[in-house]
Amino acid sequence: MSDASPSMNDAILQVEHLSMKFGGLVAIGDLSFQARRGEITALIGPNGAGKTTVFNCITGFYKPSEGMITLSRRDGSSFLLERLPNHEIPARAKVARTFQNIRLFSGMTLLENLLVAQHNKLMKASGYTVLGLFGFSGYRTASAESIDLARHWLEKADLVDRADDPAGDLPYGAQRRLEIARAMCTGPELLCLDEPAAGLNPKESMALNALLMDIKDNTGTSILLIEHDMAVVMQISDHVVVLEYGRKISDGSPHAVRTDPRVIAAYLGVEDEDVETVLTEVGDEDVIEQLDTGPDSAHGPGTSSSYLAGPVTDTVGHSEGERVTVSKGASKAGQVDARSSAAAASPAAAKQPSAAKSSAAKPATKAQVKPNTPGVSKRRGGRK
Ligand SMILES: Nc1ncnc2c1ncn2[C@@H]1O[C@H](COP(=O)(O)OP(=O)(O)OP(=O)(O)O)[C@@H](O)[C@H]1O
Repeated sequence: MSDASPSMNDAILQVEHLSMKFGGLVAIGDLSFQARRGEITALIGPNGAGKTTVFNCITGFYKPSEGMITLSRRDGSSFLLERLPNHEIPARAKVARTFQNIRLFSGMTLLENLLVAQHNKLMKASGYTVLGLFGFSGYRTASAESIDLARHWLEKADLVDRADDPAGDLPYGAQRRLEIARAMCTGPELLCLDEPAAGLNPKESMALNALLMDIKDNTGTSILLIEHDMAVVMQISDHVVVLEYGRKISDGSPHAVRTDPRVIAAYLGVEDEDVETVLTEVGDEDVIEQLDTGPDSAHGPGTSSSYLAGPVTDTVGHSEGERVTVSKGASKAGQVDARSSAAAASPAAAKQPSAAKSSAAKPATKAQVKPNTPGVSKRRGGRK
């Protein structure tokens, strides 16, 4: 526990050297990043990059194999989340989350869903006895406060007109907002949202963005967001962390990340021979436009399954001789890094035809790189 009272823009969440292994599979490898208080931090990356695993470590569903996750609250207290029992993470560390698949009580009304979320507070007010049933005044006050809070968040989510309808009757986008309203009823300091825009139409996405910006601007709750919808990520995030195969490949402002060649290569899932083309085209509006419209079908968002995309035919080395099996083509970001290092080490070599450079820079298991072809016409969805 620390005593110093944190101010806005201090780190609310500090992830340090986090690793999560499932048998021989390294889902997260030595990951470090921060989420600042009062900001929206997005965690992005292709399917299987490890985003949900990071959430599961933060929210106590998984205990990490290695590393530290520190949550610093506004009152100055701080918690090592990997050591806290699961049920204490929402109550003591004030971390709430939503899931990729909606988890509402569909037969209950909207209001009831938001009251159930405040169950702990009501139980405490009843002294964990039947006093609540007999109109104990402390319980009555807590009950009235819970209803007020529920109404407040139904209004914020633009759902108050449907307070008495079963949650299952709501359109999909409204159910997503109800989940967020329910999480907010627990008074979180960190709200973790797993793909809140998945399956939403553009109008629903706009309503979601408005709700998240309202939370950020008016509650002081910090948001950690997993999202494949680049329009949402780029519009509302203050800070973006990009994962590929469990490793961080970029970390910075939305602008910095969207023009990072490693991100473009990894996220667009470009072909081997096009990695170099992407490198030369950073800042090209066509490339950025592709990033905005989302990853290619081989990399998501689609089903948001937690499985690797594509055939398992290649490997990437991790620390201490461990290996994670990944789809052929492996780390595109790694290829970009290797290419940049090779060019830095030997500027003359960098001027050679691309096939010669590629064979030095890329892992032996990669497909042979074809001679450099001007333009990007071979890239999937490339410039016309
Ligand atoms: N409980 C588990 N047991 C074994 N492997 C797992 C488990 N959970 C996740 N994985 C593996 O860890 C890797 C990362 O999965 P994760 O779901 O975190 O990725 P993701 O980036 O959230 O993907 P998506 O965008 O598809 O949701 C994948 O290879 C996945 O199959």
